[in-house]
Amino acid sequence: LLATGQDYHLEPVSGWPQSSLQLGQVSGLALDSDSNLVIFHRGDHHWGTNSFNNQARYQQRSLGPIQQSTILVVDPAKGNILKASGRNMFYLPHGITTDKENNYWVTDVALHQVLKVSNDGRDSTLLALGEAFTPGSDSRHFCQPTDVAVDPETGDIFVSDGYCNARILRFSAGGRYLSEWGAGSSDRRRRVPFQVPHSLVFLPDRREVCVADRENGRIQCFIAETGEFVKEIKKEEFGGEVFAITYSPAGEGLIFAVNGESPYHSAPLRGFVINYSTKDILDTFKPNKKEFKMPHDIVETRDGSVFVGDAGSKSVFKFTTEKSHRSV
Ligand SMILES: O=C(N[C@@H](O)C(=O)O)c1ccccc1
Repeated sequence: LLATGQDYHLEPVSGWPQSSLQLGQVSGLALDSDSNLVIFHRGDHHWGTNSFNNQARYQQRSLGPIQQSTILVVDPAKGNILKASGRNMFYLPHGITTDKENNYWVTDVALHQVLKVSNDGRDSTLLALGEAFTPGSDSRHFCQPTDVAVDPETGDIFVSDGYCNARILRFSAGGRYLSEWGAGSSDRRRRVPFQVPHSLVFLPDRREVCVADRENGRIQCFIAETGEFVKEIKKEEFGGEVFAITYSPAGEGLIFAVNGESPYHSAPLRGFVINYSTKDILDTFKPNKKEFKMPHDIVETRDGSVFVGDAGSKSVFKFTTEKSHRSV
């Protein structure tokens, strides 16, 4: 019998980018419709222990918005900057994604907002959800929202909200509130709420939304239409924290994830390639010269390259695949 278990092997690419991108804390990565890499970073702003008071209100408004270009479009092959925008708009960038028209959808944890921004370099805010600098948990306020995912068919957007909320919200492309849901569980009695829904991804072939439930060290997936719980992926190898995920429909579906430092488990920081259907870990990866410090977002390009943005080392790491087919 020829069972080809598709082995995955990601190798770090040294010498990428070819020249320094002068990045601040890298919080988000996305791909645009030309499969260029989009980097969302914090310039000279930092999220530190005194950035917020205990009502989750941002304490450094006096700094003004970041003056550097916070949104960089970069050539995935060499890493040179193709476009730079997002100046004087953001305070603490977090998540970023693009829609079919190549608009940027971003979250800013200091603004507690989700913003749709034009990609024409004019940085027009096409839509703003949430009230600037005002945390809350109704349908018009977020609390440190972390990420956005877009359903390419309907244009619906999904928001992971957030550090100080524990929910996913669904809006129409025009920003009308549609629904929200919390963590799921296969055992209804023991529903453990999300603890920092930190990253989310839309699965176009399955029409599901998967969430990195960071402090619970698990990934949960839901039917996008209804919020109905589908499955959970939780691995000892994560070591207690999952920071970010992305998805490829290739094969039976692949989830790419990065883990985080957990005070309770000492697990090495690395990336994971997981078979969505079987939940098997197919591969793990990490840089070879520098170490991950706080891997914060992850994307995969059409040619199979994987990029990891690191908020701790203020850098982006590139990995490439050598797919090998093993016959048994
Ligand atoms: O998680 C944190 N930050 C990262 O996720 C990030 O920088 O987005 C953080 C939490 C509390 C205080 C300071 C930083």
